[in-house]
Amino acid sequence: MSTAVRTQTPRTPGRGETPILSLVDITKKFPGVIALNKVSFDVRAGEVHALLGENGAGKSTLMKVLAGKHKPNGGQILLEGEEKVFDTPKRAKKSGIVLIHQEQSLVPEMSVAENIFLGSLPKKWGNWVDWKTLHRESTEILDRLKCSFSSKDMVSDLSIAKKQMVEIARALVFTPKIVVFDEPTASLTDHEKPVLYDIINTLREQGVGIVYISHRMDEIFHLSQRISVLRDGEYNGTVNTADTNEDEVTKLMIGRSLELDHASKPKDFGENMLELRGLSVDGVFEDVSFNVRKGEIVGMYGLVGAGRSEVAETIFGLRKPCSGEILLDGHVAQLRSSHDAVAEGIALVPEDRKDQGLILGMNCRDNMTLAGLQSVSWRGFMKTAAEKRVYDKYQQAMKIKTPSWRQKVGNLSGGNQQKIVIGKWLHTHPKLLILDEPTRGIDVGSKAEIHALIKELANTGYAVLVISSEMPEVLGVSNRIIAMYDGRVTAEFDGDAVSEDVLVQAITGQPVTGQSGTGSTAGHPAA
Ligand SMILES: Nc1ncnc2c1ncn2[C@@H]1O[C@H](COP(=O)(O)OP(=O)(O)OP(=O)(O)O)[C@@H](O)[C@H]1O
Repeated sequence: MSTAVRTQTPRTPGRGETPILSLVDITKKFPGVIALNKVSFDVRAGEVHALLGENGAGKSTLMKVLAGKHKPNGGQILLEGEEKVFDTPKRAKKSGIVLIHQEQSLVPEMSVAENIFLGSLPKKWGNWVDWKTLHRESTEILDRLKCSFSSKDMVSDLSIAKKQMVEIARALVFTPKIVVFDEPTASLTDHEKPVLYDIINTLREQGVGIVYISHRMDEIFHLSQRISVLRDGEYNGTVNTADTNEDEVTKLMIGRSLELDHASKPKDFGENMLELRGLSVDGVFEDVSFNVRKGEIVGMYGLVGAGRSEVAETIFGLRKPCSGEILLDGHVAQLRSSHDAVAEGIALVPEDRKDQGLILGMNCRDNMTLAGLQSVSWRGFMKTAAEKRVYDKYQQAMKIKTPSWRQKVGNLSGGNQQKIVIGKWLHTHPKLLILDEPTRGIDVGSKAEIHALIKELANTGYAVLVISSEMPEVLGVSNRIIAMYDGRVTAEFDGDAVSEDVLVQAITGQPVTGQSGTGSTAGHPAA
């Protein structure tokens, strides 16, 4: 354990507050990995306790031990001072421990109420669903969360943010004492987050203990009362949020301060690598025009549903445009499939790494070389030494944390999975690199490294298109920013001269005001 600033031991709560939950000396081993080494951690009733650590530090594993999903190799769980053994998730839930994942597991074809009570629908007259009770109890829970939608709405009609509320409502069926949020804002935009924050504060006021896992410092400082840090599977201290700052917490996490270098954005641009002229896909986006030059980073910013990922998928040959043109390196490209796109030198690091980016049951090395098999095979035979060299290169460059290349990618932490996807596409040596939410779920240290990597790639001539819902990320890396709203490009900005307010106007369909030198309107590539 390092010498942390203002740390407290988690077993001595201050001001006489007894913890509602104490995890004591929890140890969890996986083959080749000690994921948790005697970790102790406590939560008080009515507090938001942030749990921080680099990718692979053990946060999710600790919470899975708490929620009965992993059996620990040692240690104790005390709930309201009483020792508990949670050998199944159901038992943990019944005791009031609920884990809310970032991946949603709702049934879209069912109503909100049916989803909330899925698996425990109230029954009457034997096996008949008691619809009246179902809707009454669901409405009570939705009211508790101050939700604006009805228990009768279909889940498929709800926005992502509202779906997340249904996930939370589901948790409340069991009258929780502890709610664990694991990266809850990962799929929410800056606009949708306040709704979640309100819910968390409501739960807190009701005396629920909240464990909040996130890599986003701004929300940790906004929401939490205390912060505990894990480092390499070990407890590394707890601080009162009001008494600390981002720099101190980062040092606790990674052992050093972070120097974010916005100055090293690329400056020298070549010819157009990508040019979209009036590109449309029926009912999805319309008349989208912009360009990305060689050596340039262009950011695409907008709310979820604005059409950004769909534009990227069309450039990558996954959607057929109904009108418009895609020009690559000066020629009109016919992209009928992702195969055509890869052959043209396009790489897409997708938003959904688990479904679109990786084969979870396959090992790290084989995932890494998947998109560039020609360079590591000969007449249909794999050159294993070449494969290993490729893997080693990107594993070292991105500091991917795994016990060996043989580890199944499905067993890596979220952030390390994302690094494998990025490495996989870098290995194809693309001319145009499209990154959709490149640092979602990535810790602050690795995030800075990925931002530096993006700039470095552009500085060596790559054209880079970065889609992101995080304003600091878009502003931090982009030379130019394309704003999208409701399937259209609404404005284009100089990445170093635009203000946050103006960007928000552009992505919410308001007239863009008060910004000198703001970019063009839709349909006119500025550069
Ligand atoms: N089922 C498993 N089998 C083998 N190793 C695992 C398994 N689950 C987790 N690990 C390993 O345990 C370590 C801790 O992983 P964990 O997912 O808890 O990290 P994390 O702090 O939640 O990271 P992230 O911020 O990236 O989500 C990692 O080295 C990971 O590869």
